[in-house]
Amino acid sequence: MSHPTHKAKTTVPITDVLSVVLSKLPHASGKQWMKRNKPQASSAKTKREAHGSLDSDRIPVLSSSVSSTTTNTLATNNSSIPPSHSNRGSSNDLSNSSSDRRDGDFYDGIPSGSGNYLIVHYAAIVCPKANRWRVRSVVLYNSEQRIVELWCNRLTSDLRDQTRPKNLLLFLNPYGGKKNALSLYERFAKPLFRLAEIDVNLIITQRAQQIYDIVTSKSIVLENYDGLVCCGGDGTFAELFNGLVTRTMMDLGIDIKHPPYLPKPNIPIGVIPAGSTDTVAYCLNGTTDIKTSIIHIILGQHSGLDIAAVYDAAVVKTIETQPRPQLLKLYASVLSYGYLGDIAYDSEKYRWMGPKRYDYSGFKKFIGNRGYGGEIVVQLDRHGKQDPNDGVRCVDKCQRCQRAAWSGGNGSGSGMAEPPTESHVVRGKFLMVNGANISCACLRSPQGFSPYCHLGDGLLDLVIVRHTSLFNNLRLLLTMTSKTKKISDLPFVEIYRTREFRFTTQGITGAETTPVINASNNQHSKWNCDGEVLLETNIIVE
Ligand SMILES: Nc1ncnc2c1ncn2[C@@H]1O[C@H](COP(=O)(O)OP(=O)(O)OP(=O)(O)O)[C@@H](O)[C@H]1O
Repeated sequence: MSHPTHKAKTTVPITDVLSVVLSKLPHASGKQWMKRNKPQASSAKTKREAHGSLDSDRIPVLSSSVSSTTTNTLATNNSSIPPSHSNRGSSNDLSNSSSDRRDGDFYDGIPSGSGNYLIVHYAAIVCPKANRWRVRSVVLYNSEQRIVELWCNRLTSDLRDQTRPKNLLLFLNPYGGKKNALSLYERFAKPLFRLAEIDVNLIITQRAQQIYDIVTSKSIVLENYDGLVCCGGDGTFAELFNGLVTRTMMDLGIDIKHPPYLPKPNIPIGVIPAGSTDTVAYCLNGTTDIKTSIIHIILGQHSGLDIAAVYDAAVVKTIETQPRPQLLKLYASVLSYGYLGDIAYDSEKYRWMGPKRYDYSGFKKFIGNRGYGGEIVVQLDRHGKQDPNDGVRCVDKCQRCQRAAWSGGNGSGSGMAEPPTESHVVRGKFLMVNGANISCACLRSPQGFSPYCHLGDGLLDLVIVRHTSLFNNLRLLLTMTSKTKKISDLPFVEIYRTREFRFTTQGITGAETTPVINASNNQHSKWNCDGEVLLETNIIVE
């Protein structure tokens, strides 16, 4: 590729190209653009809010990149569904949008549609250590307009061959995190979706559980979309996949209360982080950087993600006619009893504090924790092949997860049939019990609960922290926030890799019920399920 002003060689794989635009002027070159849009002091706050991503690479969106296609509308007559907004519109919408101009994300002064310049917008990893991606531009020039048009047609056709979303249904939670999801969306997601010519139907939620209700409403035609995306935190993402898996069960005629198995949805889902912790986004992308997530979504990059199912263990003993226990909830990151359950329950009262509520409740519950008794029955590989401390991290194109996906996600990670298991019983008093479906790394805890836990191998890591002394609890907290130390190194922490475990506050051995805690200790905690409180205590997780 040759540059009009200085000679440079840039190699861009077509898989990383976001859009190509013909132009009469070479204005999309990164440096010129940076000069044009020097960060304003007034916008510094918004930038900090955007997960620390500086905006030196603002994307100019040329008016030609806004096509005149009509927007998809929700095929629904459900009055509970709020009005959707579209990111598309006429070029007038674009040039007249004062807020867009104020943010500096659009530049509408470039004549385009023809010309001697071809502007190629592409995604590039700018900080491999932090896994941060940005949009860059390169400008190609030829004195013959016909040649430039040929380039444009060729690249446009190659882009069409890429498997990328064209229509997205996007749910935005304005309530989670710092309550700034809408401004983050307007500032970062909308211009990028426009640039990539993706139609977005945006639904801003008005209440909790609304995403679940919309997605499970038969009147919405999910086939109209290439993907479902949410802009929010882990709770918002949980609503989305709980709704989608339930909807898939409904479409297949599966009993959603007692499903014999969990079907895999056909439509991919994505998350744009705008919550308080954003663990799922961090584990998927290695960062909570909002632009990186949007770029991955635009480029149609996929990875498998295990979903764990929580069943009511109390019902299984009483209803013998039921083939399966009752399904309570699905989760993607962690189910946690004890300390983190207490925090989830307590911190809801202080949501007005924003993410700081976790520090406040965390301190209160740390001081007050007396441990919780219980019995855990965990199913382990009979041959002891699943080692949660094997040192194998889940990276991009992880082989372990890919093998599990090819073998139908049987969890063995080997493409073989499900290995035989045996029950292992753990009893005692615990500071917390965690079923980690992913490493649960986040900005606060760079190693997470279990750094070698995989996103899509069909297994979860059961992390058990025994109740010991206040000093040991402090050691745990320090280790959790360390960049290098793992909590599995602590002597009062046990980790088991499994497909299934059962937790009861009272041990169940066959038909007998054996109390494992004495009367003075019989207080219960709550389960924290992807950040939301689950009221049932005795559960089975698969
Ligand atoms: N409009 C709304 N009003 C009130 N609650 C809402 C609304 N939309 C969604 N919710 C609920 O808000 C809850 C919290 O949202 P979310 O999990 O995204 O943010 P968070 O808890 O701040 O972030 P994280 O889970 O990453 O820590 C979710 O359980 C969701 O059901």
